[in-house]
Amino acid sequence: MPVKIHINSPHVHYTDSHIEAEYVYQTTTAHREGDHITVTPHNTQMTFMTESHVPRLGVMLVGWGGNNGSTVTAAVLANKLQLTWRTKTGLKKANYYGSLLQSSTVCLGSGPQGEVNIPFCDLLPMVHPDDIVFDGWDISSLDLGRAMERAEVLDWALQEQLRPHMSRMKPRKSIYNPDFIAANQESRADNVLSGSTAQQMEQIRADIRDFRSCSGVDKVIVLWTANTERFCDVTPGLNDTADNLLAAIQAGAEVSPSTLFAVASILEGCAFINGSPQNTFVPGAVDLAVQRKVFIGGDDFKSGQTKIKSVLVDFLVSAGIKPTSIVSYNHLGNNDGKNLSAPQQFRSKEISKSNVVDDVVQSNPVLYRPGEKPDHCVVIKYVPFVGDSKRAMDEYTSEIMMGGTNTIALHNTCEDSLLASPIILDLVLLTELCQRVSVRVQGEDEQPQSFHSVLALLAFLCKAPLVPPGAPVVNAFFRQRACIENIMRACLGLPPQNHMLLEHKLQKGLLLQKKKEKCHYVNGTSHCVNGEPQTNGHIHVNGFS
Ligand SMILES: NC(=O)c1ccc[n+]([C@@H]2O[C@H](COP(=O)([O-])OP(=O)(O)OC[C@H]3O[C@@H](n4cnc5c(N)ncnc54)[C@H](O)[C@@H]3O)[C@@H](O)[C@H]2O)c1
Ligand SMILES: O=P([O-])([O-])O[C@@H]1[C@@H](O)[C@H](O)[C@@H](O)[C@H](O)[C@@H]1O
Repeated sequence: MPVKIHINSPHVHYTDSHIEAEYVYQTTTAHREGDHITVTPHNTQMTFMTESHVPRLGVMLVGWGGNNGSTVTAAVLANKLQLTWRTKTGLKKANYYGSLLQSSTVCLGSGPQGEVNIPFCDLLPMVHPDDIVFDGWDISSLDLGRAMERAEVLDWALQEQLRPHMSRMKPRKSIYNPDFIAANQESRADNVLSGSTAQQMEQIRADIRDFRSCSGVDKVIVLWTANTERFCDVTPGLNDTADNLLAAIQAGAEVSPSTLFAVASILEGCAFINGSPQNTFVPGAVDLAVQRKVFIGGDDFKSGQTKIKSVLVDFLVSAGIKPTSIVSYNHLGNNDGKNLSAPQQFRSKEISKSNVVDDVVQSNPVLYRPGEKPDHCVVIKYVPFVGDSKRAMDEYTSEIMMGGTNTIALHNTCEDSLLASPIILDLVLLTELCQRVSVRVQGEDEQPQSFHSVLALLAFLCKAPLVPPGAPVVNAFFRQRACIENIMRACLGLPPQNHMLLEHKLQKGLLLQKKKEKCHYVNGTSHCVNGEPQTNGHIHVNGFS
């Protein structure tokens, strides 16, 4: 049951349609000249406006019949139906563990009962995953019941309960180009579109419109969880601008299926998220998204070995310890592993798994000379027997004080799809929330603006975060998480979580609550007069000086 939050601030107002929060964005700029650094604090007055109405959300998965696609669909259904099932270790209950929004918390502050922590998803009005309507495409014609069985991820006792529902779900025919995924995938391709590239892309657009009208959803988000493609060349005149990319598609030039899906989604006004490592977002696709003011995000779900790496290397370097060698090996036996056994597809994944330490390493010139990096090796092997249960083994070797060496060895076994499925949900739910947020910046063009089309906020969920041109790439796990938390707090006019706890660190203590006005609400508008808030259900904002 969602909690009801009561927040005291005269700077947040409820209209019939929005939460409007006045916010002071405090940051600094720093300028170095030799050994001299000038730091300038900046305070920017903003107003965050968040639509309160939560839409009915449709999610169309490319690769719907795959391990991730079938598993995330099954997981949502199992939660919606509140299913339980017996296993050899006892009764299991559907849940959303592994989801930042559903299963992790944020601290709203401390009070007489100590810290008050709430689920991330209760901070702002958000779509509940149980209510997502799924559809999608696959080059394999298997219905979702059979696909769930083929994936070998979920317990049989659960699959038996889900099969009557899942078997009614059938992936739409998809765009298949054998030149972009491993040749070993050809045997699956019995559900493919024909016609020219342009005709196939138009069919995808028609599918999106068909789903939107038949399902009655208010909005659609498209997410790629199909196989990893090889990287494609970025060619001036072909895919470097929106116009050139659209022309190339009409001319039948070679455009990857994932880029065709991205273009189709953007042209239909639907956000597109890339859960795989290939460079789907060629400059022309980014250009088109910006022109059409449509969100795009990715790349490559950050679900397991790389997620741990983005924590561990951040911990080591932040503690002044110097990682000098990182070896990440894993083997797995699912179809993703089979596709990645081909060199070009592996290369896409190797790149996304290798760049995740760059920001942390570059942030510490005490440990690393300019351009210096740890040795970093990524190995992925396909071993059919283990199926979706990926075995990851990592070794982190670091220099410590006085010529010492520290070696950390990790072994991590997990069903890869049960790590990726909650990531898929967080990606689409955060994207949907961002579609309802606009910001008015005081002193500039006061027209409300949305986030940039390249939704960098999703970085926490991706191995190779896509960012707007010129923006820094942040991979460090807790910085990425704090970014999401603090932007959601800003939507409520709350300051960033700073962990200073000065109220407990000063000699004479710190009385936080000097004076409290009481306010009440009539039709969602705050009037700062005496009286308790007279409304229900939402996050309340009350007068406080
Ligand atoms: N933990 C994880 O599982 C994880 C983490 C990060 C990234 N990924 C990426 O997610 C993707 C899916 O992983 P998976 O384990 O579900 O793989 P999978 O092979 O089980 O599923 C991929 C599905 O995509 C289908 N497909 C391939 N080309 C297609 C096309 N052009 N159109 C429509 N469908 C197509 C395949 O038939 C298959 O059903 C992979 O690219 C993988 O690298 C997975
Ligand atoms: O998220 P992570 O565990 O670092 O990376 C994983 C790889 O280790 C795995 O081999 C691959 O099949 C998955 O798609 C995923 O990319």
